[in-house]
Order: sequence, then structure tokens, then C-alpha cells
Amino acid sequence: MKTGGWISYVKELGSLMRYMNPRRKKQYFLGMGVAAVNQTLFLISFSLVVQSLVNYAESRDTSLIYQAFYILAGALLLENIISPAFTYLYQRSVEYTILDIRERLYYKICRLRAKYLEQTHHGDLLSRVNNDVNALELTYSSIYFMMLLQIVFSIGSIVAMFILHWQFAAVSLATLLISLAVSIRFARQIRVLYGNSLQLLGKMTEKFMDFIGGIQLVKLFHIRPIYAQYRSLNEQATRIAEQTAHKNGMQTAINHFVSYVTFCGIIVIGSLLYAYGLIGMGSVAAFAVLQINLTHAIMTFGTVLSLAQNSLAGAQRIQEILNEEEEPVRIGTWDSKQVSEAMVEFRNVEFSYQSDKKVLCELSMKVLPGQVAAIVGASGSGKSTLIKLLLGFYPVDRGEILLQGKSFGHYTLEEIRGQIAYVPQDAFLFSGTIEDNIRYGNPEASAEEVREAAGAAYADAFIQELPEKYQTQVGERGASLSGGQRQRIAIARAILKNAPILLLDEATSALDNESEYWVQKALNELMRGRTTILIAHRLSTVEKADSITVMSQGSIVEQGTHQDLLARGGYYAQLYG
Ligand SMILES: Nc1ncnc2c1ncn2[C@@H]1O[C@H](COP(=O)(O)OP(=O)(O)OP(=O)(O)O)[C@@H](O)[C@H]1O
Repeated sequence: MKTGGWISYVKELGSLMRYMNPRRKKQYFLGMGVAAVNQTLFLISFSLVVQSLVNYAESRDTSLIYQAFYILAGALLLENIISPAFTYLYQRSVEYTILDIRERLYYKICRLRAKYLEQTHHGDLLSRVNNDVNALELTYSSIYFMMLLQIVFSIGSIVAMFILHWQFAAVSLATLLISLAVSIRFARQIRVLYGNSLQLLGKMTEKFMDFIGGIQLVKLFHIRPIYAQYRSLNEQATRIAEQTAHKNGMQTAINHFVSYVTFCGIIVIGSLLYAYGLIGMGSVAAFAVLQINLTHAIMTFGTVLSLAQNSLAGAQRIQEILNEEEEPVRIGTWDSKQVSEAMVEFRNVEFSYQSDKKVLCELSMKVLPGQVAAIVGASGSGKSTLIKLLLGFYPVDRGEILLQGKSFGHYTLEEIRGQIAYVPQDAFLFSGTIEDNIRYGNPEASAEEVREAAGAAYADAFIQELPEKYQTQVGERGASLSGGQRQRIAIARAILKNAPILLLDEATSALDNESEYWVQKALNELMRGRTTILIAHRLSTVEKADSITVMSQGSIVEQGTHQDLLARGGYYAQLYG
């Protein structure tokens, strides 16, 4: 084995400690170190107890019985009183470190660019936050300790063996090195398998989320390929688990073989030396106990080394997220010369998701304070993209967006988003109560203000009829409410936010007549006094807008009021007709 290999291996294992803060690292190593030394002393003490007892059997010297008793009492004190306190110390550092990692991932995901989030399956993110963090937790809580314990114990045993008989000790040392080399060789192969296994686990989580998300469609259409894909991944994962088990088995078998051959050698040589009066029987017995323990330590070390591969693979996947580029604090230019009387203005904006396909070309539009601007156009014409740009999810490639008269770069993304309330087409509710969901619009709002917002959104009446009123749990994504009720809660949330600009992705398209009636009333309430950009999917809802922008293939083809556009007899008139 190359030295560079060993060193990089140790470095890699050490690099997992980067997630732990320095104060916790100190407590962690102190706790682990003291617990490992205690357990080593405890285990080694048994060989001394055996030595004393065998020597007593030979010499009938009763002081040896007392000696064995004192050693045993001391060992039990170490193991049962001192060890648990230090074990608690290092386990506590582990739990806080895992909490830190989960929080870092949570905030990192909040700050990731929209592009990354749109291209990454949420199942994969979920798998990284759960499976990979769990793999890391196992390393901190058990694997490192087990490794340290086996190392400290092996060193302790070998020192004890050297004190008892140096020739024997040399043989044991050679065994240790052979077994270590075998373990590291297998660990490398197992690492690749664990990496593939975690990747598969991520994909299986993706497929499972798709399956649960679309369960009604799966039932309705008997969609077999969904299950077939999941099964295929499951089978691949099983094959990898089989290969891992095979490698682990081989590693254990080789280590068993090496260790037991050594053990037999020690017994044979020990017996011969004893026969020639060169060593006492007590020392041979102590040696045998130490050798058995050493064998066990070496095999445990091999096993935990393999398990650590799972964490290394998981840590790599966690690091990939942590290294991902974040949204900048500001996007756009800080140009003091660019001013506008409009509340929102798009000035010659160009944008593409991929460099080869322009989604918005030379787009210019103004929305004056308090006005309602409707945007209409065929599917794929770029309406939702416009919203994403206004919310700062993507930077424009060319041109400028101005907000409250100033260019985008004057504001941080947080400030931009603070000025806008957005009601998407499919209202999203978080698991929790209705009150929680409305209050997300303004976390400082009192219960009274939440009720007022619900009243203005025409939601209070149906909420009062629910058994637990505002404390009703909405279920996953609001599953226990109807589409119209979800919309009105989302509107109440937007009312509570009280932002000057309102973005509406027309919400009424999927609702029945009665729900539409109430949602429309709620929207009218929400729009009162606010500058509104309304993405309209049905032309009947835009007639009253102050201006209508008609889009086609990323460009504006017509702009005007409903009457103007009808009179012009162009694209809008054709769509309307
Ligand atoms: N995240 C994305 N990555 C790449 N291309 C995208 C992305 N989102 C949208 N597009 C493409 O950009 C174009 C405009 O899409 P956009 O969603 O803005 O249209 P839209 O007018 O809102 O359509 P609809 O009315 O159907 O919602 C489409 O060609 C679409 O395929």
C-alpha cells in the first residue's frame, strides 16, 4: 500500500470534522479520548486478572486473589462511573453538530439559485438532508469512537504484550499490520459501492415522491412504468447491498484467518516456552486473552472502516449542496440615471434560460402606481417568466427592471420581495393551521389582524364553520381544503403582507362558479389601492384592467385597453373573438 494512499485516507476521514465547530470539537475529542482510554484499561485489566488467577493456581499465594479483585474493582469503577460521563460529553457534541448541519442545509437551500432548485428533484434534496446526514451522524456518534477505541486498545494491548514478552508482541504487531492493510484495501472498494448506493437512495426518494404526489393518477391510469422504475432502482440497490455484503464477508474471513493462525501460533510457541521454563503459565494465559481481544479489535476496526465509507460518500453529497452557488444579495445594475414614474417598469428586457433560446426579447412595459396591468398571451409566450424576473429569481440578460422608479440594483433581493405580494395559480399551503398559514404574510400580526385579513378575503365565514376554526390543520399542501378555500387563504396571506405591488397568476381558472365568485371578490379586495400585475389565462377577467399587454413568443405584440385592442382588430381581437 502506498504511503500517499494512507495519508489521503486519514485526511479524508479527518475532513469530516469540518462540520463541527471548534468548541464542540474539543468536547468531542476529550469525551471520546477519555472514554476510549477507560474502555481500553477495562479490557486490558481482564488479562491481568487472568494472569493473577492462573499464577494463584500455580503458587497458592492468596495475595494474588486480592490483586485480581482490586484490578477488577478499579476496572468496573472506570467503566461504569467515569466512562458514561465522558460518553455523554461527546454524544452531546454530535447531536449539536447534526443540528448545525441540518440548519446549514436548510438555510443554504433557502439561498440557492432558482435555476438549481428548478433543475434538482426535491426527492434528491430530501435524501441528502435525511439519508446523508444520518450516515454522517452514525460516523460521529459510533464509527469514530469505535475506530479510536480499537486503535487505543490495539496500542494498549501491544504495549502490554511487549511488557509480558517482546517476541510474542512482535508477532501480534505483524498480524495487526496485515489486517489493517486488508481492511483499507476492502474499504476503498466498499466506498465506491456506498457512493452508488446513496445515489440510488436519492433516486428512489425522487421516484417515491413522484409516486405519492401523483397517487391519484397512478390509481386512475394504472400507471405501471412508475412502479417499474421504482422496482428497477430497488433491485439495483439490492444488488449493490449484496456486493457490499460480499466484500464485508471476504474482509472478515481474511482477518479471521490471519488472526486465528496467529492465535494458534502463540498457543503453540507459548506452550513450548512454558515447557522449557522460559515463561510462566500466567503470562501465557494473559497473552492469550490479549490476543483474542486484539483479534476482535482488528476485525471491528475493519468493519467500522467500511461503514465510514458510507459517511464519506454522504459527506461528499452534503458538501456538493453547501458548495452550490447562492443567489446574490442584489441583482441588476445600480444606475441612478435610470428613473421612472412607473411603479414597475420593464425596459428593453431580454432573457433566456439557456443561451441558445431567447424567452423574452426587447420587452418594455410600464405599470403606473395604483393601476392594474393584465398580461395575456398563448401558453409558453413568457408570462410566468416575467413574474420570475420581477421576483428576482433570475437576473435579466439585458435591459433593466425598475421598481418604484429606481433600477433593480438599488434594492437587495429581500427588499424587492418585501415590496411584492404574490398569489400563484396553485395556492400553496404549508402543513399547519389555517392561522399559521395566513400569518406567514406577516409573522408579527396579531390574531385579530389575521381574522381581519381572512374577513377581507371572504374566508372567515367558511373558516368559522370548520370544527377547529382558525386552528384547523390544513393537511399536506392544504389537502383538507377545496381549491377555492386554499386560494382565499393565500389571498388573506397576501392581504396581511400589505405590500404595494401585487402579482397575480390568475387564480380562478380551475374553480367552479361559486368558488370563483368568492375568490374574485377576495381578489378585488386585495387589489384595492395596490399596483397589480395580473397574468390572465382567460380573457374575460382582463376587461377592466387599465392596460393589457399581449405577448407572443417572448415579445409584446400589442398594448392598450380592452376597447383599444378590440377596435384595433389585431391579435387580441382574434384571441377574444
Ligand atoms: N425553468 C425553465 N428552464 C428552461 N426553460 C423554461 C423554464 N421555464 C419556462 N421555460 C420556457 O420558457 C418559455 C416561456 O415559459 P413561461 O412559463 O414563461 O410561459 P407562460 O406564458 O407563462 O406559459 P403558460 O401560460 O402555459 O403558463 C417556454 O418556452 C418554456 O418552455
